[in-house]
Amino acid sequence: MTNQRVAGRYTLQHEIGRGAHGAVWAAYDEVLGRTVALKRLGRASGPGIDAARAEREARLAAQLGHPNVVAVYDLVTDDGDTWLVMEKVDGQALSAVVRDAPLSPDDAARLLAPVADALAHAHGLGIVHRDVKPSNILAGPEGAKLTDFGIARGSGDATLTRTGLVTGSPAYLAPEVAVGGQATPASDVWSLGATLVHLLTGRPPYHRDDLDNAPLAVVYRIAHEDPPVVAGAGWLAPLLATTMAKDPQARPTMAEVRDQLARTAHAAEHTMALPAVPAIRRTSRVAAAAVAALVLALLVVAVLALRPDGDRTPTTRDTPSSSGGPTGATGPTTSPATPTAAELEEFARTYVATASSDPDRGLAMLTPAYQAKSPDYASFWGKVKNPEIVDLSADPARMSVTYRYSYVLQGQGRRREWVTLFLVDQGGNLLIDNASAG
Ligand SMILES: Nc1ncnc2c1ncn2[C@@H]1O[C@H](COP(=O)(O)OP(=O)(O)OP(=O)(O)O)[C@@H](O)[C@H]1O
Repeated sequence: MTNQRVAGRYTLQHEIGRGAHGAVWAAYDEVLGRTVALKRLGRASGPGIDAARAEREARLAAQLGHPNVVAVYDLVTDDGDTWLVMEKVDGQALSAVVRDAPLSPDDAARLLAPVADALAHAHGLGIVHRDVKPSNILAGPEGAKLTDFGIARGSGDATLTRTGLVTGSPAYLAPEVAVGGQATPASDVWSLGATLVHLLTGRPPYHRDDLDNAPLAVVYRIAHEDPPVVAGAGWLAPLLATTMAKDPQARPTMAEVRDQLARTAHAAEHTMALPAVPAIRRTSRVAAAAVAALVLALLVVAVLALRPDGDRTPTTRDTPSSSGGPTGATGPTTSPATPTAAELEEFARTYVATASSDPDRGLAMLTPAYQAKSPDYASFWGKVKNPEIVDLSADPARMSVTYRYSYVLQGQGRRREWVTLFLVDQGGNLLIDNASAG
């Protein structure tokens, strides 16, 4: 098809990539004398797209005018086909960037912070993206750019159709959208969290090597399972937990996500990627607890960043005192009420992610007495890779949380195990006082 001229103006040069809707082409704009990207959306009057809707949405995307959104220049028809004309980004989609090696939390945060800014800007204008995923984020020389702003809502969309069939890749869909609900700014927040999971692990969330990964199976997992716990999330773990909260109301806004990503990325630059302390502080509401943990983590990062010696040793702020009594915990006085099941489950998820990514910090989530009884802690957790919690339930009356998880023990292959953690509340922090495994 090379050298074909579209709409009498855009000369197709070569295929750049291919998606569910067909190829995206590099083309030369003969009028303005510049290279552009052309995406064929389908027949203007056929079943592929709703032309009026494509036009309306292209107009919205064109209005965004954000440096981290792929600019839309034009929407043209040629011989019955509708083509989207856009800025050509010299770089790969993030799905290709992480194909060989996942990104570190610092790099992922640095890449996604401007994307979150673009989405916050769009949400401010009442525009929901609806298909945030790594293949729709292009990593160019000017940073990451978001594309496909609700334009190609045709057969390639990951949605539940009226017949109950799922089309496209549903891995990044928020649970409420996966089961047929409306996309909202909160569902974009989930999808950005799911994108973060992909960047940190190198594969889509809910993908399982040992299970069926057909779209309907993935939709089932999104709707019925807890979000994945990412072993290598480091200081991004609390942000992941809140962006992928099942309850859309419990998720942060996109502007808050942007601020957290930007601040953590900034702080990380100044502290040589100091991981945040995963202190689980209790307040009366689940969302508040998650946000409090994140704010505390950021405060600790900021405080340590200001210390002239950059000391990384945990202080009494983040480590239980050796006296075993209430610690010199920071922050507001917390509720003495029993934690909710959701809080206990959240604790277990954060604990597994933390212990496997940073055993020293995992150990700090044990009471001093239990730490003393766990001499092999660091050597065990140092060998645990890719833990995945598959079952999780809490018993607030017993202050216990039980989970079944599978993990790879270095040199010994994948294992599955049931674990029950028995927790105590020390000065508003939940700590593990005992555990049983089987
Ligand atoms: N504006 C652009 N500049 C440069 N490359 C682009 C541009 N838009 C798309 N591409 C490339 O073309 C590939 C295909 O893009 P396309 O949007 O058609 O599909 P997709 O996002 O991978 O999947 P889907 O069709 O499900 O949205 C992308 O992965 C990317 O590499």
